[in-house]
Amino acid sequence: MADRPALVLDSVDLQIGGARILHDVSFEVATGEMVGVIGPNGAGKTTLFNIISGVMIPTGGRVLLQGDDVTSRKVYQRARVGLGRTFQTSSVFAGLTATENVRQAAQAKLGGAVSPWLFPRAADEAHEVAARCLAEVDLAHHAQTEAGVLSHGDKRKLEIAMLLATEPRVVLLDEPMAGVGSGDVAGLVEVIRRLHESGRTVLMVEHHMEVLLGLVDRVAVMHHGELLAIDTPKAVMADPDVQKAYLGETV
Ligand SMILES: Nc1ncnc2c1ncn2[C@@H]1O[C@H](COP(=O)(O)OP(=O)(O)OP(=O)(O)O)[C@@H](O)[C@H]1O
Repeated sequence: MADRPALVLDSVDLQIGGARILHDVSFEVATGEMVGVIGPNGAGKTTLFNIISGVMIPTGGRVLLQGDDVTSRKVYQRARVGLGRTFQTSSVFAGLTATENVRQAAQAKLGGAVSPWLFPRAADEAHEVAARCLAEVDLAHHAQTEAGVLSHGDKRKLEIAMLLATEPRVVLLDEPMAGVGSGDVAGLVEVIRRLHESGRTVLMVEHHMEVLLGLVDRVAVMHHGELLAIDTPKAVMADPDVQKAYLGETV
């Protein structure tokens, strides 16, 4: 169904011990939409990503992906429904080339380790996927470069290429600009913009406000574990509650 939301959070709660980490968080992300998640440190953004991706199970409420209730499903089960995620900290294998990194991800999608001797066609396919995904993030020229020597910006692009190899339809980007030098920002923004323009649904936590506000359709503002607002960048920036709770503290 074309009008089914890609992602639904329905009254999501998380309590750990006596602490209320998330409280009654509800919002929907439409198919093909790009939504940014902002909020001060400790607001609950990473926890929200952990709940959407299956790293944590909420103590209340539901998570729907492409219409399926995945609330208590495991990470790999959500990947099968089309969810992919990058992490705040780099997840590339430094000693492998860019191609080998993406091949690992592609092979995982194709069904585990692929021996080029036993399954030459699957190995070829993983290689083709790697080449296509590296091209999509403008890293074709670094195909044979060891990931460890890439700039932070290129490592982020490589992580996105690894994600693309798993063919996600809903993509979670956790602070993609973290640690990226100013010279690499524009290129990475372009890659993220293309992710969106290609029709994928994107949810992105990002502290770099200028980047985030220039990319997303809507912004969700988290504060003390609650959803304070979700609206267009312009409306959110003009919201007095948001300014008081978040922007006034940090900008
Ligand atoms: N496993 C846990 N046990 C106890 N408290 C936790 C746990 N995970 C997160 N918290 C707490 O939940 C709150 C939200 O944390 P979270 O990391 O989601 O915030 P955030 O908005 O992502 O912050 P930042 O911008 O600093 O990454 C914090 O107060 C944190 O200390």
